[in-house]
Parts: sequence; C-alpha cells; structure tokens
Amino acid sequence: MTETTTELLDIRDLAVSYQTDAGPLPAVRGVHLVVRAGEIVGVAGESGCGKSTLASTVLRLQPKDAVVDGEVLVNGADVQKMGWGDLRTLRWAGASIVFQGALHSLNPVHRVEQQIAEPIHLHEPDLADDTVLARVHELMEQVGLPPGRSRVYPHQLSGGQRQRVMIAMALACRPQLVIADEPTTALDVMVQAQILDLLSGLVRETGVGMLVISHDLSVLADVCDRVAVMYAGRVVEVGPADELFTGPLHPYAAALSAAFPLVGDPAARYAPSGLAGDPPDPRQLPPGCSFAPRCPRAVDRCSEAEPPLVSHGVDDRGRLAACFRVGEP
Ligand SMILES: Nc1ncnc2c1ncn2[C@@H]1O[C@H](COP(=O)(O)OP(=O)(O)OP(=O)(O)O)[C@@H](O)[C@H]1O
Repeated sequence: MTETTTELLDIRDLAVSYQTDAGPLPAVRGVHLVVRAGEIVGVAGESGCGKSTLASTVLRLQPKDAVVDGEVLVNGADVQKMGWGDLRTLRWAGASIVFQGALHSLNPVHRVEQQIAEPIHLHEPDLADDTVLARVHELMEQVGLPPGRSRVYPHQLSGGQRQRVMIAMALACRPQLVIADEPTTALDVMVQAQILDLLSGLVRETGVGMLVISHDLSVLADVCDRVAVMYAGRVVEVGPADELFTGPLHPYAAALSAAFPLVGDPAARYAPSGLAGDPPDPRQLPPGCSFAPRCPRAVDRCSEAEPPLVSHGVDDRGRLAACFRVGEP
C-alpha cells in the first residue's frame, strides 16, 4: 500500500463486454467503486446485472474473450495490465476470492488441511511443513472450525463448515483484499448469519478490505459499510448500507430492499416486490434509463437519456443515485 492512499481497490470507469454470437454483450458499464482498508463494500443486484463479472476482473479472472476497458487498481497497481509474475503474487497474497458454492469449489479427494495449505505452499514454498500446518490450524480457529477436523474430507463437513474452509483458504496468504462472491447463497438463514458475522469480525480484527457480492440486499445491509446497487451493468445507487436499505433513492434499489428470497429455495432468484418483468438483455438495452420499462416512477424523459450517477444532496456520506426523479414527488 502506498502512504498516500488506503484505497485497496479502486475501480475506475470499468466496462466489460463479452463477445457472443448475437454480438457484443456489455456486462459491466462505466463502474466506479472503491474499497478501503477495514471496510466492507457490498454489490447487490439481480442475476445477470454484472456482479460476478465485476468481481472476476479484480483478479483478472474474467473469461479470455471478455473485453475490458477502464482501470482496476489493487494497491495502486493496474491488475488488467500487470505482468504474469505480479499477477501470480497478487492472487491469494494480495487479494483473494471466496467463490459461491463451496461444495463444488473444494476438491473432494483432498483433506481440508491440504486444501487450506495449498495457497501457502504456492506462495511461500520455503516454509517448513510443520510451520504451514500450524498456520492452517490457526486459520481454522480463526474461521471457527475445530482444528481437530483438519484431516476430514469436504463431504464430512456441513455446508456452513465448507464455506468456512473456503474463507480460511482465502485468508491463508494474508491478503489485504478479500472478495466474497455470494458467500452465503445456498446456506440456511442461521448459517448465513454466522458466516456474515465471521466475515465482518475478520475485517474488524485484521483490517483487510472486503468486497461482498450478493443478490440479497438485506444480507449486505447487515455487514457492509457501503453498498452499490447494480442494474444492467451499471451502478444505479451507492451509499452507506444502513441508509440505502432504509431509505433508497433509486426505484430499483427500493424494489431490491423490499425483496425477499423465494421461500424454500435460498439459491433461487430473489423476487423483487412490486416489479413486473425481467432485466433487459444487455445486447438490447432500452434507450435512456435501462430500468425505465420496469420502473413505477418512469416518465417520458427517463427513456430519452441515461441518468448520470450523481449526488442528490441527501447527505455528505457519498450517496449517489442515477435517477432523474430523486427528490420529485
Ligand atoms: N462468459 C460469458 N460469455 C458471455 N456472456 C456472459 C459470460 N458471463 C456472463 N455473461 C453475461 O454477462 C451478463 C452479466 O453476468 P454476470 O454473471 O456478471 O451477472 P451476475 O449479476 O453475477 O449474475 P449471477 O448472479 O447470475 O451470476 C449476463 O447477461 C450474462 O449472461
């Protein structure tokens, strides 16, 4: 980290598009986002709004055919431009990702301790085996897993425990930035709360910065300092989590804050209350505001120009929204 900034992650005017048979698909459009040390920033939005694409660019894990414009700076270094050596150091040791679906991300034939040790061996190959093992046990304790369970296989653990293993792996090389992509999807509500508690506790204890992605705004409201709401590849509102949840400015953020996961299927697409229709196909965005066709507050001008993401003078805590109608009756 440089002395002049505590911005671990600084995403500047990021645009990502995929090449598809039906033409270019703009998945992320003009996103700015900052995560500072000791801060948890959330990204919320319906399936397909570009959250995972955004997360993948932070470690340059986007598909090869994706075209990336703009800058993704981690500790001041542009991830999209760095050489392979720097990129290898960045992954795990500078920044790491906790992916969704721990069951599928863990190797079924390797013991838990082996998997947590893997990134340590990769980045610190000279460490003695017993030093690595001691670190593994320390990490397990840190994420609330009894070290006595270190020799089990993933199938012997519950869903919540497997997610804790993933978090231990993400912390193994002591990165400054952790990205959690849907870390609680497919876990039951009680376990979700425990995992979120764990993540926020780790940020407070260790001072890392964290970017948490979720389709469920209520999950983010509990743990995040700030939240960005995405729609059709753009950030449509960003601000302090508590304010955004209790007093959203953008009609889409309002629908999202009133949304609930479908009962009995926590992994299902959430149901945005009061909203008809689906998000647009990114290859055929409507003119003006992409949300206008579904927006209960839309007027003619919303279909004429895309509203910029600007401060609406609601407060001075970095609250921005991309809607012409904020403040209007
Ligand atoms: N490899 C790819 N090739 C082409 N299009 C893609 C690819 N990956 C994602 N997309 C498209 O990009 C858009 C954004 O997808 P992305 O996965 O980033 O959204 P998301 O908000 O994370 O959704 P989900 O929660 O369902 O993963 C979607 O329209 C998706 O269909």
